[in-house]
Amino acid sequence: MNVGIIGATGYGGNELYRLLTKHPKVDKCILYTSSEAGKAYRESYPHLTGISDELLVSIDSASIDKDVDVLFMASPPGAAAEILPQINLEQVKVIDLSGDLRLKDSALYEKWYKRKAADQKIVDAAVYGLSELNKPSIMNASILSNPGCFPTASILGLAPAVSNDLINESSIIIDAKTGVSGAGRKAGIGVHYSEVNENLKIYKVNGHQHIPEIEQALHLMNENISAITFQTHLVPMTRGIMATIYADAKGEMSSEELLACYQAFYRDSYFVRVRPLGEFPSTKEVYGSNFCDIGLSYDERTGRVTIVSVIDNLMKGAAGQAVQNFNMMNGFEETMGLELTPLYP
Ligand SMILES: NC(=O)C1=CN([C@@H]2O[C@H](COP(=O)(O)OP(=O)(O)OC[C@H]3O[C@@H](n4cnc5c(N)ncnc54)[C@H](OP(=O)(O)O)[C@@H]3O)[C@@H](O)[C@H]2O)C=CC1
Ligand SMILES: CC(=O)N[C@@H](CCC(=O)OP(=O)(O)O)C(=O)O
Repeated sequence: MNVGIIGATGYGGNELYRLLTKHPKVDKCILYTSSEAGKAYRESYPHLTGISDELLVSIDSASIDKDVDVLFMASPPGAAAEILPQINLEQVKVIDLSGDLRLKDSALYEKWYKRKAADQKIVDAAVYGLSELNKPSIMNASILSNPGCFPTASILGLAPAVSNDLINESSIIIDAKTGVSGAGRKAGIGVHYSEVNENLKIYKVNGHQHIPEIEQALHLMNENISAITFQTHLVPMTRGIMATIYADAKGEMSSEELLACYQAFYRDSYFVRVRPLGEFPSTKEVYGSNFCDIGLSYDERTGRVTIVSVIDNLMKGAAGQAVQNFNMMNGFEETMGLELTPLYP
């Protein structure tokens, strides 16, 4: 199978390259660029010396239609909206890692992303690819919208409690932290080493573009959910997301019952590891892997639950989940090419 990567020179694209060039079902990776055609990919990433001999090629819909079976788009918001109408979507399957196809309501996209939404027909056709929650639709998808990094950690952390009606819908608070690679390779001011090192910073307060995506997914599980509180913080580390989630329990509960609910919900999900009571995951424990690890506690004193969900933003939060979805869309083992032990320490 031949795959194409748009945005291969970015962090998400480079992580796709790492996974897809070792994937047993991938014969060829074609690396597309909007700005550096003809350049050796290795020049962008010297760690690929002796590994990569590919040249970057310009984005050309005729060559994509002819040469590519599955197109991964690791490009900024707006690119999928512009490029996809030129592709023969009957022939080429697409996995978009940007936010362009995630929100079904285009007015919401335009409000939160502050740009024009993609063609509604393409948005409607796109399947939201939270792998563990949407398996049957993903298996039949030909256009897949890969979830955002924060939504992946947050929704996986909340899904069992929300779908089993264990928490008060209006009490949900998601306090999230991310490593700097989440901002992409071309990010400049704001993620400069001297501003991030030895610093902890809240950003996009009450205005993060992932808020409507999380609300859309949770609302489908429980229609009483309409608005959540979600805040993001930048942490001086390269990879990793931790979403610490607080909510009021509905009625009687114990930590043991909460744990049993999560264990049952994720019983068949290889990539979600629910930790024993008293153990909370840290971001390093999933570094470089496709795992989402979850720790739980119910506080009898306050009547609140605390849920901690961690992922590697470039893996389960982007390229890893995209490959998991690629596997499901093509009838391969879900874990193929993703059985990576976290890099530790
Ligand atoms: N970093 C992360 O943790 C996550 C990122 N995402 C999403 O994935 C996408 C990629 O993110 P990331 O890799 O971090 O970003 P980067 O900034 O690292 O890379 C984006 C790449 O997109 C290419 N690009 C720029 N403009 C265009 C265009 N108009 N058309 C096509 N390609 C273009 C560039 O390559 P070139 O100039 O060679 O074309 C660039 O290298 C984004 O939409 C991001 O929001 C989602 C989840 C997590
Ligand atoms: C550290 C940092 O800046 N992270 C980015 C991650 C968002 C992202 O990846 O964008 P989409 O999922 O919307 O495409 C942010 O918080 O906006």
